[in-house]
Amino acid sequence: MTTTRSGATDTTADVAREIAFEQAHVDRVYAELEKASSRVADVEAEGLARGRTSRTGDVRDEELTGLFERDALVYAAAKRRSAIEKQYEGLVFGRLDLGDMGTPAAEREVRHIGRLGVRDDDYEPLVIDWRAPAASAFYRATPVDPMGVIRRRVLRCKGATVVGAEDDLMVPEAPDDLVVLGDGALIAALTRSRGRQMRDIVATIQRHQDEAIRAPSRGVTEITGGPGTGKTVVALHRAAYLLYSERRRFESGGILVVGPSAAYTAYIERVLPSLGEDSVALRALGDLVDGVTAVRLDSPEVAAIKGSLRIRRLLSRAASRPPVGAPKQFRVFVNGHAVRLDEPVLHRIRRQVLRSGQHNLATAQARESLAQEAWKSVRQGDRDEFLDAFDSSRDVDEFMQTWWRQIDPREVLLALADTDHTSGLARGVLDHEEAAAIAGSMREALQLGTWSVADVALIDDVSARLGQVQEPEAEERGFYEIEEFDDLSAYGVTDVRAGVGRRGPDASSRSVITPTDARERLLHGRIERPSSSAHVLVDEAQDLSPMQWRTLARRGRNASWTVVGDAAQASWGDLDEALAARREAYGSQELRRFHMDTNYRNAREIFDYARDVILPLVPDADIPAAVRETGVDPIDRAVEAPPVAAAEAAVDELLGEVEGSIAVITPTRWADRLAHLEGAGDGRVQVIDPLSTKGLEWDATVVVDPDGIIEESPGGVRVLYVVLTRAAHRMTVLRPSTT
Ligand SMILES: Nc1ncnc2c1ncn2[C@@H]1O[C@H](COP(=O)(O)OP(=O)(O)OP(=O)(O)O)[C@@H](O)[C@H]1O
Repeated sequence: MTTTRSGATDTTADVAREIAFEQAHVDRVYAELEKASSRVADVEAEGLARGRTSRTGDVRDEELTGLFERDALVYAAAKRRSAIEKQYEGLVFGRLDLGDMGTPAAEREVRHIGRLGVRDDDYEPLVIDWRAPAASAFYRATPVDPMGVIRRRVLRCKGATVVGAEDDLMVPEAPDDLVVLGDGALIAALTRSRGRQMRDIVATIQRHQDEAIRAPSRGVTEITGGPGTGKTVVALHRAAYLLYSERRRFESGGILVVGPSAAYTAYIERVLPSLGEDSVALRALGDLVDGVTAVRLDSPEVAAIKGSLRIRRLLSRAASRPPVGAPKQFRVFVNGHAVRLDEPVLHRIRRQVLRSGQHNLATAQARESLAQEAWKSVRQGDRDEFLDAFDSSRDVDEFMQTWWRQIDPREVLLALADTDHTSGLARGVLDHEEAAAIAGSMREALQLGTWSVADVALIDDVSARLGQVQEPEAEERGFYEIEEFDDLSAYGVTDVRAGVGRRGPDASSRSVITPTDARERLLHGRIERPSSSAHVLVDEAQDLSPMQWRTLARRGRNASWTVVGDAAQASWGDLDEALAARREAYGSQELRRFHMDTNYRNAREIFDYARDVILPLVPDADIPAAVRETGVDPIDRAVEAPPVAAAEAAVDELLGEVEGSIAVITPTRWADRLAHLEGAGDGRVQVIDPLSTKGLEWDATVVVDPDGIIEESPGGVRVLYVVLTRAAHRMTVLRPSTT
């Protein structure tokens, strides 16, 4: 950390005077912004007027060019307007006074730092964008290496009003005329209460964090560190930095941010917009494949089979089988000749065709090979005449429609619900119990009408094998289908693509059109070809299975990567296999690593408790230093089972002690009995399962039944460690006596 308080001189009068100075500058900035907003509104109006034409009918070429220009103008203006609106709050948050000890006050350079750059009429900077090189000293200066900074000031604003300031001095002693305020901005920020969503840290980014944020965009940047070390928030600021520094590349190529769960994406979804960036796709692991949404988790045993690369052999066999209902023989009359091809020949043709192409894209080759085999079986009359007749035969058309129809990858998975079929495919790959477990999980999907998160990687794998399902020509599509795909707006659906920030399968806009029948539900929507991104940012990377790494690899073939994780918090069992799959996803790109070693989340007392739980079992866990103390130890209570009254009492106590959010984290066995606590304290209390707490944090937590959490979690004590490191200020642990 980079704070020094020597020379602090903050009397009430000093504070008031300094704040008045800052307010005067902030007022100038907002006045300039008002002017900029009205200029932007004029540009928008002008752009729209340009598009208006007095005639109806055909548009001339030059008018078309005009329309493109108009669109570009209006788009750019609207973007700028929305950036100004979104960043209005706390727009200016920092100030640097530059010079050295001997520089007279009048000659010191003052730079204000903010969420976006603002210049006055003479093009002089009033505020420098935090991502610009001129702002980097704000984050990098330390007393050891002051980078020309005498004083760094963090401003606290409410709307356009300055309400406070905190200073750090970078020189041993402040020049006489320079006032130093407050106790340091970082601790002030960390002490504040937590809401339901993560906040940006743009005003208090620390030097080592800034180094990771501004690392070169190319190659792979891995950020590791223990719980609460700011990995997530640093990675998100890095995304904003990349968009600023190479906007063209990353806005057009896209940045994909992947997190463990829908709860996580909901938690972080405000950070990038608050930094002025909303062109980033946030996806939970269950949302990675367009057209599929999964939130359900398999049992740890089933998830382990589905996540391991062994399953690929089974999938490869399953995907090369004929579609369900395909005929086993081919019998037609062509040009007066009886053609008959039996099952082995049909199999051979299938194998040959699939050797060089994907099923869904190889219909023409399959038909061609069928024709050649048919001719070989006949060899009478004129070959070309035979092949022409074959080509136009309706019987052949009909045969092809069942023998080589388009296959949806999800059908291939659902066929695994048949235990015999799956055992046959799994020979030499999975043992009998494992094959039966996979079959059972597919039957569960068929009962519930929902996919599991682990299924998504399997769907993607089979989809890559089969190729994208080809749509029938438009004129061949049925009326109903056209209506369903083309005009969902009538049903209140505006974004048909699987969306950013979606919460789950029950989103109301979807339930209107989702067929109730479970199988139809599972097959609903179209699986799109994965679109590739210019940058892939993966959080909680330690939890990805090898199959999930492969899914990401398909979306990041030419991407640079930022990958964030902590092995001690892993819920995926085979870390070596996952690591190999991760390396394969990166390819041969240059790899740079950053390590975060300061815990900004947990009060030291809470983190000490968590450390004492993990270290005996995972001695090489990456243990950070917590920077903040509250003087209050966590409460560890033995309680009666079921722990309902104890949990209610703990929640009541905590509601009186913290101002912000509280989580009751419980294993499944108590979840129903504690569900009524959800929303208590005017919505401040949330009841949540252990795995869903990954990446999240609260002011206070009630951890119910730690032994139960270990027992039911795939990662055992590692998942308990995650749970014990979610509270910022207070934690109560309840141990039911009999379970
Ligand atoms: N420089 C900073 N200034 C203010 N707050 C910070 C700073 N760095 C981190 N924090 C805060 O610390 C908390 C933990 O950050 P974050 O969730 O990014 O950590 P993490 O390393 O991803 O944690 P975990 O691995 O446990 O999920 C957040 O509230 C974040 O806003």
